Formats: sequence, structure tokens, C-alpha cells
Amino acid sequence: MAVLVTGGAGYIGSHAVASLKERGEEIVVVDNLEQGHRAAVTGGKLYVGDLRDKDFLETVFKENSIDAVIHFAANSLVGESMQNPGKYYHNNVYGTLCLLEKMIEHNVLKIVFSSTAATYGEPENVPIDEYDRTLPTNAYGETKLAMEKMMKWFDVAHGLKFVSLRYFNAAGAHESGLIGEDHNPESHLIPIVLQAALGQRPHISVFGEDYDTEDGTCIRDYIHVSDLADAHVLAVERLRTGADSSIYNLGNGQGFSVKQVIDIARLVTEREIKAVIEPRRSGDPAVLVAASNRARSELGWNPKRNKLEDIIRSAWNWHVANPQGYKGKTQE
Ligand SMILES: NC(=O)c1ccc[n+]([C@@H]2O[C@H](COP(=O)([O-])OP(=O)(O)OC[C@H]3O[C@@H](n4cnc5c(N)ncnc54)[C@H](O)[C@@H]3O)[C@@H](O)[C@H]2O)c1
Ligand SMILES: O=c1ccn([C@@H]2O[C@H](COP(=O)(O)OP(=O)(O)O[C@H]3O[C@H](CO)[C@@H](O)[C@H](O)[C@H]3O)[C@@H](O)[C@H]2O)c(=O)[nH]1
Repeated sequence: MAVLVTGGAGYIGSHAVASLKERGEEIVVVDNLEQGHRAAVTGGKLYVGDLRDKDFLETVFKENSIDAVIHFAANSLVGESMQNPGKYYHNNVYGTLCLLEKMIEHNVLKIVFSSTAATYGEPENVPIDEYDRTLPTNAYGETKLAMEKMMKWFDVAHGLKFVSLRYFNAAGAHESGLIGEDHNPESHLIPIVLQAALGQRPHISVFGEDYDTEDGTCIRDYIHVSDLADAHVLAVERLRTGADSSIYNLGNGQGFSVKQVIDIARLVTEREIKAVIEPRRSGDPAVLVAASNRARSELGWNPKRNKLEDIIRSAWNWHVANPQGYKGKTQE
């Protein structure tokens, strides 16, 4: 039986494909390559197409014996979602609806879902646990919450079992050096800081210095992408035991401000990185830090690459070796 990975040519999805391959799983990848890269898919069979294309999806389900789905495919930029919420509802919510309906048609009843810390919004408690209030401050987080609720009702009606993984901020790159983060345009803090260190950008813009935090910049919980990937493999295994649907936070439990991230990047890269203070970016909560005890106890998740310095170093190794991302590789 195969695991279908939607968005498997993307950043986190490609790392999950690598983890599944290490476990000897049969893998089918679906990606429209809007953000993904062929060269990022290091295992399994890649189908290039869009989740919202029902005939395309029918072919994928007909040609393969799929028993579980890991669903990464989505648009996921906080800033963009505030400018163009319709894009997020269309791709994230409608795309997920197409996928779930196809799964039910083919009696595939297990799904692991990429959710996000953005479902919480401005937290009531720090660190945030899974029982805390969900009140998104941006359209992206709202669509992810809608997707989680859709899965809940598909469970009630059809017995679909889901594990929703609410990741905090993914960072770093695979230790093989073969895959890493390459978005176009790039909007995430760590790759942009490293591009500034490489001289590909004149500076890093710090979005807001007037938040209610110690140094005035936003605090996030950075988690290594390979640790995230491993959680997906564990979640598939848990669903295969017949477990009920559940939601888990995935983070390190330690927060770093934007300024702290830049300082650590200066240490790791031994380069000058110019920082320029700019206005806040719309939709950003001040602090997002995870309590992930539940994933540790129920999934047996044990993140191994916890130090931010090491996470940034793994990203730096990827950026130095692949300054043009996947463009420098044989296939894009
Ligand atoms: N990067 C993070 O820090 C972070 C944190 C929390 C949650 N997430 C979630 O994790 C998932 C993966 O994030 P990422 O950073 O790897 O993003 P990504 O953009 O690198 O990967 C998403 C992939 O899905 C593909 N895709 C998008 N819409 C599609 C569609 N309709 N049909 C087929 N393919 C489609 C894209 O081409 C891309 O390869 C997303 O769902 C995101 O919301 C990411
Ligand atoms: O050039 C930049 C880019 C980012 N930031 C700040 O850095 C922090 C982190 O931003 P970013 O790397 O864009 O991540 P988030 O906006 O926190 O969102 C990421 O993390 C979320 C979970 O916390 C996921 O849901 C999203 O998909 C993922 O993009 C935020 O405070 C940003 O305002 C800057 O100051 N300058």
C-alpha cells in the first residue's frame, strides 16, 4: 500500500518523502509545482497536477493502492493571505474538499494534515497547547482551521481518521544536502537572513520593533524540518493502528525573537547581515511558542535537532551549496 503525499515536491513535503523512503514506504507524490521542484522529490512516483482537478485526482487514486494521505499542498504565506484571501480559500479549502471527497470515494480513510500555529492567533497562554483558543489573526490560519473542521465532520459522517499536526516555524535542511528550502518568492525569515548573508539581498527587513516582547520583535518557535518530517511518519503509523482523530502541536517549546535569529545567523555564517527596521507585517501575532508534550507522549515524537544554531547551520549549508536553490540542479 502506498502513502500519497500532496505537496511532496515542496519544502516540508520533500523532507517527509525522504523520511518515508527511509522507512521503506511506497510513495506517490502529487504536486502542481507552483512552489515545488521535481528535483526535491527523492523517492516515489511524482504526478504533476492540481488537487482541484478531479479527473487528475481520479487517475492518481485509480492507478495506485493508497491507504493513507499526507496533505501538505496549500498556499501558506501569512502576508499574502492578507492581500489575497480568495486565493487561500480556493486553494486550501476547496482543494482539501476535492481531496477528501476523492478519498471517501476510494475508501481511503486516513489522513495526516499540515496545520499550523496560525490557527491559534494571538495566544491566551504561552506556551500554547492544543486545548487553547483558536482565533486566527490572518486569513491563512483561518483557512487551515476550516480545513481541520472539514476533516472533523468527514470523520463524523464517513469515519475519516485524521491527525492534524500544527507546526510552528519550519526551518533547516536535510542532512544529506540534497534537499532544502527554495520558495519563489521567499518570504520566510531564516532563508531571507541567509540570502542577506550570501550577499543576494542588501539587508533583512525586520517587520516591527514595537511588539510587546523583550526586544520589540516577534517571537517564534523554530523546529527542524526533518524533525517535522519524522512526526508525519509516526502519525501515519498511529492511524494504521486504528487510532482516533487527533491534533498535535509540533515545536521546540523555545521562542526566539527576529533580532535573536539574526544574531545567531551572524554567528553561524560569520558574515555581516544588515538589518533594517520596517513597519509591522499585517496578520503577525507577537508570540507563537508550542507546548508539544502531547505529540511526545502519544506519537512518541522526539525531535533531535533542537538547537537553533544547529538548525540555522543546516539551512546555511544548503544555501551555500545551492545559492540558486534547485535552479542549480539538473531539474528544477
Ligand atoms: N513552512 C512552515 O513554517 C509551515 C508552518 C506551519 C504549517 N505549514 C504548512 O505545511 C505545508 C507545507 O509547507 P511548505 O513550507 O513545505 O510549503 P511549500 O509551498 O514549499 O509546499 C507546498 C507544496 O504544495 C504544492 N501545491 C500547492 N497547492 C497545490 C495544489 N492545489 N495542487 C497540487 N499541489 C499544490 C506546491 O507546489 C508546493 O510544492 C503547507 O500546508 C503549510 O501551510 C508550513
Ligand atoms: O523578511 C522578513 C520575514 C519575516 N519576518 C518576521 O519573522 C517572523 C517569522 O516570519 P516567517 O518566517 O514569514 O514565518 P511566519 O509568518 O511565522 O509563518 C510561518 O510559520 C507559521 C507557523 O507559525 C506557518 O503556518 C506559516 O506557513 C509559515 O510561513 C515574523 O514575525 C515575521 O514578521 C521579518 O521580520 N522579516
